[in-house]
Amino acid sequence: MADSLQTVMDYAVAVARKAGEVVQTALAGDRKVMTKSSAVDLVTQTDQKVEKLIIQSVKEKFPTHRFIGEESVAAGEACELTNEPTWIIDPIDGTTNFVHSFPFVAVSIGFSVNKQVEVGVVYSCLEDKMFTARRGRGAFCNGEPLQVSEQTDVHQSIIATEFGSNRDPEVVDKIFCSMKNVLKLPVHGVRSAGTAAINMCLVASGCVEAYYEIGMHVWDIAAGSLIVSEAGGLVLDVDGGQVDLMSRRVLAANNRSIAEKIVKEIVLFRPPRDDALDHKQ
Ligand SMILES: O=P([O-])([O-])O[C@@H]1[C@H](O)[C@H](O)[C@@H](O)[C@H](O)[C@H]1O
Ligand SMILES: [Mg+2]
Ligand SMILES: [Mg+2]
Repeated sequence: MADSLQTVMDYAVAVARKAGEVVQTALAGDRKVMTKSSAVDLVTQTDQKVEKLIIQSVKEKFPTHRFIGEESVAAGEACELTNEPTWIIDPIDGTTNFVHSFPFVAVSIGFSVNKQVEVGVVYSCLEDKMFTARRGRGAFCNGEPLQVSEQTDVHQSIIATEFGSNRDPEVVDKIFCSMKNVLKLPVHGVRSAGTAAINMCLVASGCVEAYYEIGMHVWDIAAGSLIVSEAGGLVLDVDGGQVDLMSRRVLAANNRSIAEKIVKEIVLFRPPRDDALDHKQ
């Protein structure tokens, strides 16, 4: 598999770039907005078109590989991570940004074998930044090596998190409570890029010390998780334990010292797992 992983990586980069071009072109036109799990969980025809393009291209080259794609799952496909080679795809991470032309939009492609992410590609289309990682071979942005921040003092940190798309009042209260706790540590700032994948790349780039979220999905974080760990960071569950990509909980941090401080401030809850959820709503 070693050499074929490089073939997978090269192909994922080429496909992500092609997908990014479609996203950029679509930004110039009208976007028809539809909703999924809630009134603020948005999807457009471009999300669906880009996902089809990625899956069709990959199938031509790797006919036996499996897929977990955000929009295919929304259309009723199973969201099951097996030991088989699997492409985990978010065609547009930051759909709300895309709809509003808020300039952080990514194509995220992870590739897993034996349930472990081996290749991660996040293409931040509008910044034209191609983030890549292969397990054991480092993380890069446009070919330049990435390294997480060396900061160990949480009070000198910026923490990224997201509001997500669940507007259940109890969930919103928990999300705000965690944010308030983090802000009051105090930290230098709390930020939301509006895309989980780019938040993770910001950790890998050393711009923010940590990113956490409860409620995102496996396709939001599969590629980014490898990019963070290959840049020298840690990817954990929000309780500080081992991350489970299907559990919809993640904490990506530059080091353990920062991670431990953030863990203490997060109000924990468990959304339905990706592999237990009926995504077709
Ligand atoms: O729907 P989408 O734009 O692909 O992905 C969403 C973005 O990553 C957002 O930042 C995060 O807060 C949500 O949890 C994700 O679902
Ligand atoms: Mg996403
Ligand atoms: Mg998406």
